[in-house]
Amino acid sequence: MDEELFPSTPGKIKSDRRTFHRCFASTSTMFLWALFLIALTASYLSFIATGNHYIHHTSHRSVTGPHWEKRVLSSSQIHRKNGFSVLVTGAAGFVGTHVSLALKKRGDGVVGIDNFNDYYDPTLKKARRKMLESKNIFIINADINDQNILAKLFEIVAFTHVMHLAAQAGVRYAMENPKSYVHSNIAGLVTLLEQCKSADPQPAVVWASSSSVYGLNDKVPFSESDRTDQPASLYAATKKAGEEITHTYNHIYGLSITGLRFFTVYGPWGRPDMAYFSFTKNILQGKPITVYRGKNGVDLARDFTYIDDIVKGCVGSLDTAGKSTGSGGKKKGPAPYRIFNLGNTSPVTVPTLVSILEKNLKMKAKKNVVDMPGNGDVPFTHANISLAQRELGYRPTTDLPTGLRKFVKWYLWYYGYEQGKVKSVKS
Ligand SMILES: O=C(O)[C@H]1O[C@H](OP(=O)(O)OP(=O)(O)OC[C@H]2O[C@@H](n3ccc(=O)[nH]c3=O)[C@H](O)[C@@H]2O)[C@H](O)[C@@H](O)[C@@H]1O
Repeated sequence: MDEELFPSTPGKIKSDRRTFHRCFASTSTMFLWALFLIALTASYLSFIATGNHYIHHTSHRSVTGPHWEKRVLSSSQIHRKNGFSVLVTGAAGFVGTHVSLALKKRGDGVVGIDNFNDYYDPTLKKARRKMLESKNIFIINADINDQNILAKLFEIVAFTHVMHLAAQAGVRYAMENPKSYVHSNIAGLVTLLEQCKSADPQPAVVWASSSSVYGLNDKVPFSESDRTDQPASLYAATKKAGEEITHTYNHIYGLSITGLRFFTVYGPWGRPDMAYFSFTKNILQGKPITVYRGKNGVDLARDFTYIDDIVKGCVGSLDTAGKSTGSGGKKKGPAPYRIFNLGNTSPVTVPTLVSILEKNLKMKAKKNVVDMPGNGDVPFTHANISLAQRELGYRPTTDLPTGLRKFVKWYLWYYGYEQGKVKSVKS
């Protein structure tokens, strides 16, 4: 009989009276139905009692409700005259954490959103969240593709600014997982901009583009007006697409847009997937590191930029961002559209980076030097920062040896190293 109750193929449920009658004909089936109804009633009652409801995401769910709203409101509270209320996406990320702390410290309201994905160790993201929570910065565990949660946030808070730092980062990983770049850097960006354009008032948007948009250019230093139509990786292509997408939202809806082309940002609480971080880990563990070399044996070089300098550039961008002009999806006039390089203007080769780390760690690296594979890497980057200097007052002050010294100090503390040995790992 049970076989008759459940369809063998979808869409073939028998619902005639005979089936219905037979369904309740056995005591055991009736008992199961009773259990099911009790469970349904109980879950409905608990739903009513707590006032919470769940919003589903691709990989997790986040809870909203009165308590949640209270936390959002408290976190967004402004504590200075003419202060901002900023939604920081990717707040548990490297740059997101530092920018959130800086804004909160000066009295701005900050609400974070982050999907805590496992592109790199989520324990580090959770540790950053812990640090932010100790400063009353609430991070919502949600994906920026979740338009319900974004709408809810804007319903509760009239954000003056959005600092959009959530992204699928990493140049070489794009060959392994191309769709994650489309998901976060394209689809997620559009979902966020849709929300921003519909908001009333519309926030000003400052977001993270990348130095990788300069792709295969060989004219140095890279200036904002240089061509950006020959990306070397899918990552770069999605960031370039982001610049075009934000332009359309500026043009059609009057959103104030500032795109920041970050140049290989490093520092404490950084990203484990980046070379300076993974090199440090391997050197300490006595494992070999792979050092890529460019064509004709030329060393690769990056305009490594210290996190504190980047934070100043981000905050300067928020401070100088003109207002969005539209409201509720209607443009009322032209709004600013800006793009800035945020670099250090002082490229350093990868072998030099390694020797600075060796000095700080007091250990020698086991180097495997190999020719740069065709994996999306570019041979060098070098920022011209005069535009950011003029418009944002951006002046980087930390050179690579100073910045790496601070990073290594943090690394040893965070991972509990003592005299080259692992003591404990903080979570
Ligand atoms: O500036 C940027 O736009 C980009 O900077 C970094 O990308 P990348 O410069 O490639 O940074 P790393 O992954 O830390 O690599 C730095 C250098 O080390 C080299 N490298 C990396 C890894 C490795 O195992 N060996 C090695 O020699 C790379 O080829 C590169 O020249 C970030 O990872 C990107 O998310 C960011 O957008």
